[in-house]
Amino acid sequence: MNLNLPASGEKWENGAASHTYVRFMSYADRVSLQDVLDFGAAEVSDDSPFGPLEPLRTPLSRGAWVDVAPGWLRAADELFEALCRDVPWHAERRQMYDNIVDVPRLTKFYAADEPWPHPLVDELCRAVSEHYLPTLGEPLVTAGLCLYRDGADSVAWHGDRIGRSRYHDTIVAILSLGSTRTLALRPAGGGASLKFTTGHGDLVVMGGSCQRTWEHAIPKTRDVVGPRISVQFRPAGVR
Ligand SMILES: O=C(O)CCC(=O)C(=O)O
Ligand SMILES: [Fe+2]
Repeated sequence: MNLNLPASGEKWENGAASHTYVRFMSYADRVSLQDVLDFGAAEVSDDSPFGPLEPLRTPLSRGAWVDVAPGWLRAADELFEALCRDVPWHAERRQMYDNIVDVPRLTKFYAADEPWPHPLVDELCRAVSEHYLPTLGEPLVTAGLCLYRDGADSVAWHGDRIGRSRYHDTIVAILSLGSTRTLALRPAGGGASLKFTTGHGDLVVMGGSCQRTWEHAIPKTRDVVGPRISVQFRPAGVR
């Protein structure tokens, strides 16, 4: 598979990307809370692109938890290839002390009211929403995508605390595609870190107070790793 991805130090050009995503309706046009409620586990058959969602929970301190469903997405190859190709990935720069530096990963955020890049992303969001609806009481409606081009790409310690997650429990579900990377978690304010493996097709869900009371990161690695895409599903007003 030739993905033609530049390494993290190279300039990223996406001008030639085919913008096939515009032909899909927006997630908000197609999904309502009722759709999520109607989307039963019975719809998962042997030839479904994803398996039944039966995550294993790791309780953390202070009301936080992490669920892991390894290999949940069966159609991971197909989705990884399509997202590498079709997403108009953005390289960002930000101020760091006196310098402007490259953000070491590429991103693209999809709001609920815009077309998403692949119909399977909509379907996966609906399935995860349905599973967590009894806990969360609202659907997951946005898709944040990140592309880590190689081991030099990363995201530093943080909580997803922009919006309601600053004060309230919430859920952030992360689907991983491509190379395996580590998702590290540590208590906010210090403490030993835990490491979760995020492999091709795995779903990792951070819940409860996790965004407020814990921090997470994708550390850089010296291992030779290829690209990884993460797709993060969040409720409205959480970033
Ligand atoms: O890529 C990941 O798995 C984590 C991304 C993340 O934490 C974020 O973008 O807020
Ligand atoms: Fe995050």
